Amino acid sequence: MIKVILLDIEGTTTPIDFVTKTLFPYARSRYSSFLEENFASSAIREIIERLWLNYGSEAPALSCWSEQDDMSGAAAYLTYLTDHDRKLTALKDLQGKIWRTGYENNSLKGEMYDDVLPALQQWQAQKLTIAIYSSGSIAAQQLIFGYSNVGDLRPYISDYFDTTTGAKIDSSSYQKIAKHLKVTPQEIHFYSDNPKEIQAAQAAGCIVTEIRREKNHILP
Ligand SMILES: CSCCC(=O)C(=O)COP(=O)(O)O
Ligand SMILES: [Mg+2]
Repeated sequence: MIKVILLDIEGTTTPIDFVTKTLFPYARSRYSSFLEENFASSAIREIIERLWLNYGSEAPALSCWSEQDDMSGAAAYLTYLTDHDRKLTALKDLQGKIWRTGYENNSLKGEMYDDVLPALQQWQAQKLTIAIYSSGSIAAQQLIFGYSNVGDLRPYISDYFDTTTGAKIDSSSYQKIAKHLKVTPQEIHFYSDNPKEIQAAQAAGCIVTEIRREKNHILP
C-alpha cells in the first residue's frame, strides 16, 4: 500500500521552461555580483571551496578559473555549470541562496502546473506523506513551493530531499529516502519526467509514474 508520494519538481510539478528560462537566467546574471557582495561570508566561502575542488577535476578541459579567490573565475565556472545543467550540489546551494532574494522581493514566483494543488489536496485528504526529491537544494525547493503562483504549498509537504541524499539516477538514493521516511521502497510512489530517475526508483522497488506533461496530468 502506498504511504508516500515522492515528487520531482522540474518537468513534474513545474514547467521545465520556468527553471531554464526564469530561474537559471536569474541566477546566471547575478553570480558575479552575489560573490563580490558575499565573499566574506563563511557559508559562501565553503561553497566556493567545494566548487574549486570540483573545478580541479575538470581543469584539464576548462581554463576559466585560475585561483580560488578569483571571484570572476568562480562566476565563469558557475555560468559554465548552469549552461550545461549540471546537478552539482555546490552549484545548487549557491543558486538557492541567489533565488531567495528574488522570491522575497516578489520578482520570482514558483510556477506550478494547474493540477498540482488539487493533487496535493487529494493526497493530503488520503493521509499520504508528501515529499519532494529534486536536484535543486532543499532551500530552493522550500522557496519554489513557499512562494508559488497558487500560494504557500509547504503545509502539504513534510519532507525534502536533494542531491545530498545521492544522485536521482542512483537507485540507492531511493532506498535511503525510504529508510529516512521509515517505509519500504514499495510504499513510495515516485513521479518524475526523467526516464533515468524512473528506472532508478523502480530498481529500488518504488511504484513509479513517468510524467509526460504534453500527455498526462499528475494524478493517475
Ligand atoms: C528546486 S527548484 C530548481 C530546480 C533545479 O535547480 C533543478 O535542477 C531541477 O531538478 P529536478 O530534479 O527537479 O528535475
Ligand atoms: Mg524533472
